[in-house]
Amino acid sequence: MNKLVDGEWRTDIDEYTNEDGEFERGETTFRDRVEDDPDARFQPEAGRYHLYVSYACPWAHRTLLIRSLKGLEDAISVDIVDPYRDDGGWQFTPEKEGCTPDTVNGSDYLREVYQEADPDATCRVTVPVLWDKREETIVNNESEEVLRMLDTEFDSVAERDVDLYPEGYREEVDAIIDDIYDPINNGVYRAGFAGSQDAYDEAVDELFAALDHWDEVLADQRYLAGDRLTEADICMFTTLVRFDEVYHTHFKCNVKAIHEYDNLWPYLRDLYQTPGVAETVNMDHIKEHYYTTHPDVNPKRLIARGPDLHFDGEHDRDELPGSLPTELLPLA
Ligand SMILES: N[C@@H](CCC(=O)N[C@@H](CS)C(=O)NCC(=O)O)C(=O)O
Repeated sequence: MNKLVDGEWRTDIDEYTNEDGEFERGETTFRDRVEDDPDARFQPEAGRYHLYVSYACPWAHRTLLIRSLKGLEDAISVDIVDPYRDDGGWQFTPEKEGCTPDTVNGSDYLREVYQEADPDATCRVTVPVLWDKREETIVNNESEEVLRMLDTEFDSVAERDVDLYPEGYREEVDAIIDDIYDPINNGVYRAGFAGSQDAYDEAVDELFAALDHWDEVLADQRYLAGDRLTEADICMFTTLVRFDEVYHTHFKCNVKAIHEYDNLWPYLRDLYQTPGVAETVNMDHIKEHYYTTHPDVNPKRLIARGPDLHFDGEHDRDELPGSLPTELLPLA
């Protein structure tokens, strides 16, 4: 494992887990906010902000999704790191398919971007990163907060009038995002990186109890918060879309596959087929990243072949109460 310590890149940090073998995710460090307010330090403006992401990462994927759904592609630029992460951390390898150079700071490794923002930083170097080209600093690197900012603060520069945090649903959306984080979004990591049987068992039990619960909820409603597509669905989607190809095998989350669930599987296909979503999913990057980047989990770095999923297969979810924001409905 590696991280920045007082601005220096260290590769001798080896704990993923605590003394009980439980995976512990560190706190995120850059927590400023873009606000649609004339007095705010960071205001929404087209061309001012930049995202650094990995297609592989479910947290970064949230920010790519909201950028795509709201039509923020022209307003917020993006660079894509190499899915393979070695001791140098996330790297820019523009020669590789689907990857870009660092078009803003010209760096070879993402850690240089963090060092530019804070020469004394002590933190993990993670994606996503929301970068401010004007102040040349990181605004925020916590996906849930970047997702919220892009959703609620950038309407003045967004091409589509899409609101995934609608009035009347907000409490529910916040509660669901919170509810699914520990057992599902982070739960797959808790299972995969567990350092003891007990820690693994607990993570897997909680994960599948939560999946079973949401499968039931989705029998009668199209989306997690009811009849509206919301940020909660974005947060669920980025875990579900990786599940059968990666978490099921690589992280040993194999009690059941998503494609065996009566409602989660059609729900996943429904979300995948929402205009703007499929183009944010790069399964080659996803598979390469996980299977090759965690030698503790998969020492030979072989990439598992299956399963052959059809995210574009038919589903009947549009018969349930609820529909997409009108701006996202395919033209008849
Ligand atoms: N809480 C953060 C987590 C981000 C995160 O852990 N990203 C992973 C990729 S999936 C990462 O960059 N890991 C690199 C590391 O931990 O060194 C968020 O939601 O944005």
